[in-house]
Amino acid sequence: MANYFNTLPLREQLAQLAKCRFMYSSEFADGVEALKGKKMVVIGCGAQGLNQGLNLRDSGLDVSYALRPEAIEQKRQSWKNATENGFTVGTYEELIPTADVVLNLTPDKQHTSVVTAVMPLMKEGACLSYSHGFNIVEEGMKIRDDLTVIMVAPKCPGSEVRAEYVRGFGVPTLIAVHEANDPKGEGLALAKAYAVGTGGHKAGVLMSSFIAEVKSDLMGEQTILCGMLQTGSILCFDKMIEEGIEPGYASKLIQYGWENITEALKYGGVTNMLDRLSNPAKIKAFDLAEELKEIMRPLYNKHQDDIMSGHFSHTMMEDWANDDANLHKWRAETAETNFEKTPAGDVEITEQEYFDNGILMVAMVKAGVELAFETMTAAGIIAESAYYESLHETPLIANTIARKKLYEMNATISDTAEYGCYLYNHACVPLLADFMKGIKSDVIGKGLNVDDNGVDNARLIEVNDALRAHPVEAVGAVLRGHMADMKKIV
Ligand SMILES: NC(=O)C1=CN([C@@H]2O[C@H](COP(=O)(O)OP(=O)(O)OC[C@H]3O[C@@H](n4cnc5c(N)ncnc54)[C@H](OP(=O)(O)O)[C@@H]3O)[C@@H](O)[C@H]2O)C=CC1
Ligand SMILES: CC[C@](O)(C(C)=O)C(=O)O
Ligand SMILES: [Mg+2]
Ligand SMILES: [Mg+2]
Repeated sequence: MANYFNTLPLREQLAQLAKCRFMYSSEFADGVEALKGKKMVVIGCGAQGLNQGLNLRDSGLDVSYALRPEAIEQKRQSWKNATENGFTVGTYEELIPTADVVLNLTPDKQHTSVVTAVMPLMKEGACLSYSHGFNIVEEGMKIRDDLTVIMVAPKCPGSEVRAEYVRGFGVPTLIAVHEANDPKGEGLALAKAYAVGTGGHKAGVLMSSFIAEVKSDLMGEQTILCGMLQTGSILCFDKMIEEGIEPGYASKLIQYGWENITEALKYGGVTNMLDRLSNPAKIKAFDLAEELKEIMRPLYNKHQDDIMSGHFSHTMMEDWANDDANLHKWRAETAETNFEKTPAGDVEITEQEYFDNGILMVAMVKAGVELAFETMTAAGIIAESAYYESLHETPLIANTIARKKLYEMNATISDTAEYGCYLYNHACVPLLADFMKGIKSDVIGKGLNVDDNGVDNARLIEVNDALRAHPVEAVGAVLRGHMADMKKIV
């Protein structure tokens, strides 16, 4: 099997990368109809498998789980997830031949072996679905000609797929039909119904391609979504300790800080997040973010280049072949960081204080969101998709850190995202070493020590104009306009 993207001529690569259309709610008027009465069999019951299955069932669809024999015999977590939630569980042989739609929700590493095992069991003309296009795009998996192949990719962790659905909302979702596998021309109808079943249509659905999804998903998760939050947590915590801030306070400010400040981002973009600061603090955060952007831009470019060329997937697949040695080593190292080992103190921090004492965190989020957006769009990814993969999803990842720090984030995201997050972190921590030497507790831990909040009018106007003029703000305002059902979290 070869990297499918790399086999395409350049103009086809560009056309696939640019494939992305926002779908209007009227296009979902048929709801889940195309899947009503059809048997949906999910393989794997982990982060996406369990949570998508719960939503689909609550949307009136017929969902069951096919697990590998050892998971059933040993009553593993996947078996518990499915049975404790009242789902029917069976082996591939028992359930796959009855399935109209098979949802492959196993880790990307397993896709080739899982799909190879289930394909011969699938009935003629059935549908195979993915939530990430890695197997098709980066590994070049070939699927039986009679099968329809679709992708329904929630732009968010599985836990939030469920939490947002329960709140009456959903998460932005990319759907695609693999053009080589749409023999009955029903792929789009099935993907749309599936997106409705998970609640995705309430937040926004983009009709895209497997390629655009993969190249944007990998970029978002490695940089702003997970990598930047991991690096920011580690650096901000260590700096606060160096500056004499009480460890329990420092731990709490970061653990819950990302969630609090990015909630403002979710509602009103980068502009609103910075508007939550006093005028002097806003100008400080803006200047810090400009500096961070200059330092980190080459790193963002490198991640995008390595994703486009296939270098990233190649090196990760080498680690797969080596029993995930690097992934396991880096996971263990993360557990040993000071931030991870210091429990949040029993101290009151108001919502506003997270902004006032977390100016550097605000600057890191601004820099990361804008850089990820700029890098993705420069590489041919459409603005709407880049927005979901940078700005909109950051709060959804921040929610996982609030639950149980970096451990929870890395446990909830896919192994692919976790691997890329560590790669970014290893490069970004040393890159920011000199920058961090100049940082004091006025921007992380204590807040600005100013006698009055006066600022130069001309400078404030310049900063406000620059914030509002960034292209992520323009597309964000339009997309958020379609999110009427969005619910408040903090
Ligand atoms: N994590 C997320 O939030 C997101 C994930 N995705 C995509 O969704 C897909 C699933 O990822 P994710 O939910 O993180 O996966 P998880 O790691 O959470 O879950 C994996 C599930 O697959 C089962 N599994 C593992 N290995 C095998 C195997 N060899 N054969 C059969 N079953 C196996 C596991 O059960 P057991 O070991 O007990 O058999 C477990 O139930 C991936 O394509 C990912 O990129 C997309 C968006 C977000
Ligand atoms: C951000 C990581 C992700 O792409 C996701 C939750 O959307 C993943 O692969 O887990
Ligand atoms: Mg993703
Ligand atoms: Mg991903």
